[in-house]
This record gives sequence, C-alpha cells and structure tokens, in this order.
Amino acid sequence: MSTLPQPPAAARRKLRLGPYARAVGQVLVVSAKASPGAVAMKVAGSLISAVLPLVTTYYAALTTTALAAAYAGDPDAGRSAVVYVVITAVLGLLWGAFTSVDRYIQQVLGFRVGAIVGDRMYERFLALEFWRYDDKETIDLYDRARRFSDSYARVLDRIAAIFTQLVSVVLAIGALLLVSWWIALIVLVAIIPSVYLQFRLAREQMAHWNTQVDSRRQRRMIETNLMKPQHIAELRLYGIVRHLMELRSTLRDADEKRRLDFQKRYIPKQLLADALQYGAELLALVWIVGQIIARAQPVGQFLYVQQIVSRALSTANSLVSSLSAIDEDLANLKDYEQFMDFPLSTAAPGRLADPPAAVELRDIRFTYTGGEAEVLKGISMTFERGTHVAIVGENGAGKSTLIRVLAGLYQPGSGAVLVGGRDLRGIRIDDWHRHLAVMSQDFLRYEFATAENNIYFGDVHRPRDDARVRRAAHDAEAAEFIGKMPNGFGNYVSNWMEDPRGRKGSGLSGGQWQRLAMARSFYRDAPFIVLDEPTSAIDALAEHRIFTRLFADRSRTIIAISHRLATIEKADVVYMLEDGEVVESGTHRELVALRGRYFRMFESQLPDA
Ligand SMILES: Nc1ncnc2c1ncn2[C@@H]1O[C@H](COP(=O)(O)OP(=O)(O)OP(=O)(O)O)[C@@H](O)[C@H]1O
Repeated sequence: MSTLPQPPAAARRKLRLGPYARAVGQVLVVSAKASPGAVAMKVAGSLISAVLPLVTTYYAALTTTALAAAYAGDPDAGRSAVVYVVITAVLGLLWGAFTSVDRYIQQVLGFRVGAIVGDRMYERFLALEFWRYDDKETIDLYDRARRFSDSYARVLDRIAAIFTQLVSVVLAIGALLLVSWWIALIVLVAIIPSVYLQFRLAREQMAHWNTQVDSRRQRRMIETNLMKPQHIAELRLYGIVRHLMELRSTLRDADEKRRLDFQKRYIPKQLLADALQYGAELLALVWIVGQIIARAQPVGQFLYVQQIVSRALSTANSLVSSLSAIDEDLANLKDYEQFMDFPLSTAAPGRLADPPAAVELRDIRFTYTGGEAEVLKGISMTFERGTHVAIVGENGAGKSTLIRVLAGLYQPGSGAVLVGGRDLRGIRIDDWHRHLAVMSQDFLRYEFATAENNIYFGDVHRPRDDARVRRAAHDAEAAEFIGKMPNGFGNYVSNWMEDPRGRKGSGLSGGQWQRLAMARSFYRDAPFIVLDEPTSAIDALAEHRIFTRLFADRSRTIIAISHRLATIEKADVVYMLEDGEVVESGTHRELVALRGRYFRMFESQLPDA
C-alpha cells in the first residue's frame, strides 16, 4: 500500500465580529433583493417562533394551576381550565400553520437566492482570466466557494434560526426572572461552559476541514474515476480497481480519524458541561417543588419552571450548533466573496470587424503561471490569409501553448500577436475569436445533445442552418456514421440520452467523436482554422480525404498541428518546434532535403528514406 503525500497545513481562518456582521448583512441584502416579501415574513416568523412557545407554556401552566384548584373543589377554576386548554390548542394550531408557511417561504427564498448566487458563480468562473484555470489557489478557492454557493440560501435560514434562538434564550431567562432571580442566574451560569466548549469543537473541526482540501480533492478525483462507466473497462483491464479503492479508503479514514479524535478529546469536557446543565435543572425543580409544597407558588409553576428551564437549556444548545454551522458558512462566504472579486478577463476596446489579412507571432516568449521553465522562447511566425501551415514537434515542445497564445487565451510574457498588424492585446478578444475555429486535442463532447447540435454548437450566434450542418459533417467524414444512426442527425450521441419519443441515443467511438468535433469547427466557417491533432483517432484513408478537401480550399488559413506525415506534407510551410523554439522551417520537401531534425523525426514514415 503506497503512502500518500500529506497536504501542507493551511492557515487557520478566523472570523472576527466585524466581518461576521458584514457577512450577515451581505446575506440579508442578497436575500432581500431576491425576495423582499419572503425576507420580511422570515423576520416576523423568527419573532413568532421565539414568543409562541413561551406563551403556550404560560397557558399550560395556568391550566395546571386551574386544574389543581378545580380538583380541590373550586367550580370557577374548572371553567378557566377549559378556556386555557382551548387557548393552548388554538396557539398549537397557529404554530402548525405558521410552520407550514415558513417551510414554503424558505423554499421560495431557497430557489430565488440559489438561482441568483449560482448564476453569478457560473458567470464569474467562466469569464476569469485564462491563466487562473491552471492556478491551484484559484481552483482551491473555487471549490470552496462552489460548495458554499450551493447552500447560500440556507444561510438566511440559519441567521433566522439564530435570531429566534437568541430571543428565545433571553425571553426564557426573563421568564425565569419573574419567578426567581437566582434560578435565572443558575441557568445562565450552566449554559455558558457548554456553549463555549461546543463552539471550540466546531472551530477546531472547521480548521481541520480546511487543512484537508487537497486530500479530499484527491479522494473526489479517485471517486470520479471509479464511478464513471466509461472508465470501468480500463480500470478492470489494468486490475487497478482494488488499488484505487484502497487509496480512497486511506484518504477517507485519515480524514475521518482526525475528525473523530477531536470529538473524543471533547467527550469528558462535554460530559462535565452536560452535568452542569442537568444539575441546574435539578436545582430549579427541587426549589420550585419546595415552594409549591410550602404554598409559596401555585401548582402550575412547576410546569412553567420545568418547561422554561429545559427550553432555555436546549435552545442554548441549538444556538451553539447554529452558531457553529454559520461560523463555517460565513467563513465560506468569505471564500465565495474572494472568488467573486477575482478580476474578469478585460475586454480591450478595439474592434475587429473584418477578417485580418494575416496574423503574426512576433518574438513570443511565454512561461506558465507558477512554472519555472520558459515554454515558448522567442517564436516568430506569420500566417498569411489562405496559407496552409503545419506545426510539428515532439510531445511537450510547446505547440498547443503556441496556439493558445495565438488565440489570445494566454498573454505572452514578451513579444506580440499581431492580428492584421494590430497588437491582439488592444482588440476585443471575442471579435478575434469570431474569425477563428480552433479544434483542440481535448475537444468537448456534448453528450447531452444530438449529433446536429454537436455540430451547430460551433456557431450558435445564428440560428441552426441544417444544410451547413450537413456540409460540415460531410467535410469531416461524419455524415456517413451519423446517417446510419436510427435518428440520423437528430440522434443523441450518448447511450444515456433518450428523446421524448423514447428513442435511445447511440454511443460514439473515439474517432467518431473526433469527426463530430471537426465538423463543429468546419461549421464555424471561420477564415482561420486551427486543428490541434484533429485526426489522431481517425483512420488514415478518412484523414487523407478530409485534408485533401480542406487543403484544396484557398480561401481559408489552416494551421494544423500533427504528428502524421500524410497531413504535414500537404502544408505550404512546416514549422518544426523543439523545446519552445522553431528549429527548422520550410516546405516538407525542403526539410527532408535538409536531412536535419525534421528528417530524423519522420524518417520512419518517409517512403524512400
Ligand atoms: N496548463 C499548463 N500549466 C503548466 N505547464 C503546462 C501547461 N500546459 C502545458 N504545460 C507545459 O508546457 C510545455 C509545452 O506543452 P504543450 O502542451 O504546449 O506541448 P505540445 O507540443 O502541444 O505537446 P503534445 O504534442 O504532447 O500535445 C510542456 O512542458 C508542458 O508540461
């Protein structure tokens, strides 16, 4: 069994009162914007929840006193008892009705707040500066923020509960003061240690949670690998299921063990705090029993004191749980807000209406954020409109990185991408992307959509044009297999999808997915096409047909990254990249004649080398 690396201990996060108050205020503002009526009802409801049980107890105590008097022969007391019972029942009914309304209000708020917060979160995540998606800190924070955004709506409920519990405890102590000041004092003193202890425990648990972000992510990744039906074949063939299960259990057990250890350490203290609470309750009851026997208090006071003391104690305990829960929520709210403060990728003011005549990479240098090695080391290339370019090089040479810089996803450390002679940094990136169709190695598989929509998603700014969809499918050699599916272009491309008429989708092979993705990039109809190893899973004949068609079109610029000679040799110019530098360039023939690095790389594929 291998040992897993221990994650570094993250700094503990502590919230002081100021930030707490601000965070609570923020939740209230968001909720009030989502549904002001529901928030007003919630506030009113919290007060009712605090007061109503006390009033009910008060009438129950009066009933008991009246019953005792009736039992002793007082006829008026019997009538009073009946009236009190009716009042108590009506209060119970009101309470029940209120609980149902409150549940509904919570659902309305949950839906509205959840929608607002979730949408804001998605929008922010999808529009971050591109380098942030490689950044561990960003992704850590995003993980925590996302967890919180799912439960944002619940926070208002917790705030309302805390408000209710606070008012209830204060009212209960006040109600005890009416009977005896020292009972009120005893109960108050008994509450404090337990509140303190539970709060400490909750804080430690939260600190523990925050130190375990990495191991939990590792566990989640393993679980994702294990639980995806598409992965089962490889997992079984490699016989790795048990190994991964063990890794997962090790991570889970270590995490749980530390959490349980905390709880174990707190047991004796917790018992002491509980004993104190029970002691206080006992003292109060013994005292009131003595008072009643001495006829210093009416019989109903026993019920009153017993109910109110036990309510004060149990509400104080619930208050601690709510405070601990909200403590965590509000710390996560801080993460959420920090995440929402991340700058979005800025939109440059310059417009680019027409397709540029040429694109130039001028002395581009680039290093990944957090990375030490320079990945692109002074690259210069020009892509004239209508030329066909191949970029080749070993794995890790920097080809895909180059394309991302060209597309403006990453900013070069130095040098510039010149689009139609203008620096890309000064052009609105969306404008540039409209002229660009990029098919990357890890293209998206829209498994929830039909074949035609998988293609249409290449250009959703206009309504779907079915003739264009079919042409793109034909050019990418996808039309035939799509045509063979039971519902043709309207077929879902996943076994797990089913159309409204109950017709199941069909799963696709790796090469079929690749053809579909290529059809999507063709559908885009952009003057610049970038294909990053688009045919790695496509059979040689189909690939030959695709590229012959593609390279016959002189109206478009084509930049193809490929390891296949059949594709590369069709290009007008080939750039050979090695360790972030262009080491050779020219036509295929020139580079073969050079007998240099290009020649050596493709020697085995050359027919008469
Ligand atoms: N997101 C990233 N963060 C940090 N480093 C990266 C990232 N992506 C790639 N790299 C590093 O940059 C270098 C170039 O990677 P790139 O993907 O551009 O190579 P490539 O030539 O496209 O390789 P391949 O032929 O395998 O696709 C590699 O050393 C890789 O480890």
